[in-house]
Amino acid sequence: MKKIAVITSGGDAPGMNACIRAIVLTAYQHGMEVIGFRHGFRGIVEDLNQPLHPNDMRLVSQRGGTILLSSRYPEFKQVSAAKAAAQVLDAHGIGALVVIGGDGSFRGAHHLNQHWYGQVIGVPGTIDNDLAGTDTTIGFTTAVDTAMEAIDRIRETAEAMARVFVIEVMGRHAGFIGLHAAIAGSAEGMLVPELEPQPKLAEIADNIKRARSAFPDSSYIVVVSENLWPGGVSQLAKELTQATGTTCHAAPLGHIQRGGRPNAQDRILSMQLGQAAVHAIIDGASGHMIGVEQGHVVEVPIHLTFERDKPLDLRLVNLQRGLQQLNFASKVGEESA
Ligand SMILES: Nc1ncnc2c1ncn2[C@@H]1O[C@H](COP(=O)(O)OP(=O)(O)O)[C@@H](O)[C@H]1O
Ligand SMILES: O=P(O)(O)OC[C@H]1O[C@](O)(COP(=O)(O)O)[C@@H](O)[C@@H]1O
Repeated sequence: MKKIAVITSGGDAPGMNACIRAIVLTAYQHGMEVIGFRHGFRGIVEDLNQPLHPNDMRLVSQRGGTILLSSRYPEFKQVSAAKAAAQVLDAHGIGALVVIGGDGSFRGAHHLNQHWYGQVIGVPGTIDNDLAGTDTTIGFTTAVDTAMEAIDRIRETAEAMARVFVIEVMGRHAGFIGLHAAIAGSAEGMLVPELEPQPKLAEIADNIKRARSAFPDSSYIVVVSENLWPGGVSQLAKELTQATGTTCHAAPLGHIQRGGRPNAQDRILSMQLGQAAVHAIIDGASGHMIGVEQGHVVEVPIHLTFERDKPLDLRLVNLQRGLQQLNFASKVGEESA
C-alpha cells in the first residue's frame, strides 16, 4: 500500500483544510495512507508527522487557517535541507508528497523533486492568486470577499462623514486582490503594481480634489496594493492630505484578509484540486501543479508556475478604469465629454 504525505506551506489560505480533507478521503478510497507534516517543509525536516485519517476530516472544511499549521522556513533552500527531508520521507515509506502553498512553496517542491525519488505534486494555495497556470488559487476569492466586506464597512462611515480613505490590501507584489476588491467595493481609485504607467501623487490628488469640489458630501475610496507606495498607505494618506488640503485616512486591512471561513467557491475549488492531486499521483505524475483553467482541472509543470508572470485580466482592469472615470464624470456632469 502506498503512503502519501501532505504539507501546507507559506502563508495559510482559507480552503487549505478542505483540500486536506479531499486528499485524505480520496487517498483512503484508493487504499492509501496519508501522513501530514506540521509547519510545512520544516515539519518534514524535523519529522513533525501526524497521521491523517478520514475520521479526523469531519468538521475541518469549514475552518480557516490550516490544521496542519504552516511556516516560513528559508533554510529549505539549502541542498542539505532537501536531502534531510528526503531521508525523513523515505524513512516513513512515503511515495508521494502533496505541497499546498504559493510560489515559494512550489520552488521548495521543485527543489525537493531534484533530491528525492518520490512524486511531488503542488496544489495552489495562496490568497494572492499570483501563480501562473491556474485561473485561481485556494483562498483568493475568500480574501477578496473579506476585503470587499471591510471596504463596504469603511464606505458606510466614510459616506456618513464625507471622508477620503486609502485602503491597503494584501497581495505581496501582485494586484489580484487589489483589482478585484476595487471593483467589488466600487472604489473611486485603484493603485496596483501592474498598472502602466503608475498614477503619480499629483494625478491621484487632482482626482480627489475634483471629486470633492463637485460633491463635497460624498466619500472617496482608493484601494492600494501593499508594498507599492513607499512608506505604505499611512505615508500616502499624509502626502494626499498635504496635496489636497483634505484629511485623507489610511486603513491597512492586514491579516484579517487571510483568516476566516472559506467561502463556497474556495471550498469547492479546494476539494476539486485535492481529489485531482491524488488522482495525479495514482497516474504517476510528479513535478506538476494541479490547477484550474476555465473550469477544467489542468496539470502544469511546477517550475512554469513561478518562472512565468501571471498578468491581471486586462478586461477587469479596463472595467475598473472605465467605471472610475464614469463615476467621476457623473459627479462633475461630464457624461457627454
Ligand atoms: N527557492 C526556494 N528553494 C527551496 N525552498 C523554498 C524556496 N522558496 C521558498 N521555499 C520554501 O517554501 C516556503 C514557503 O514559501 P513562501 O514564499 O514563504 O510562501 P508561499 O509558498 O506562500 O509563497 C518557504 O518558507 C521555504 O521553506
Ligand atoms: O504573514 P506574513 O508572513 O507577514 O506575510 C504576509 C504576506 O503573506 C500573504 O498574505 C500571502 O502570501 P504567500 O501566500 O505568498 O505566503 C501576502 O499577501 C502578504 O504579503
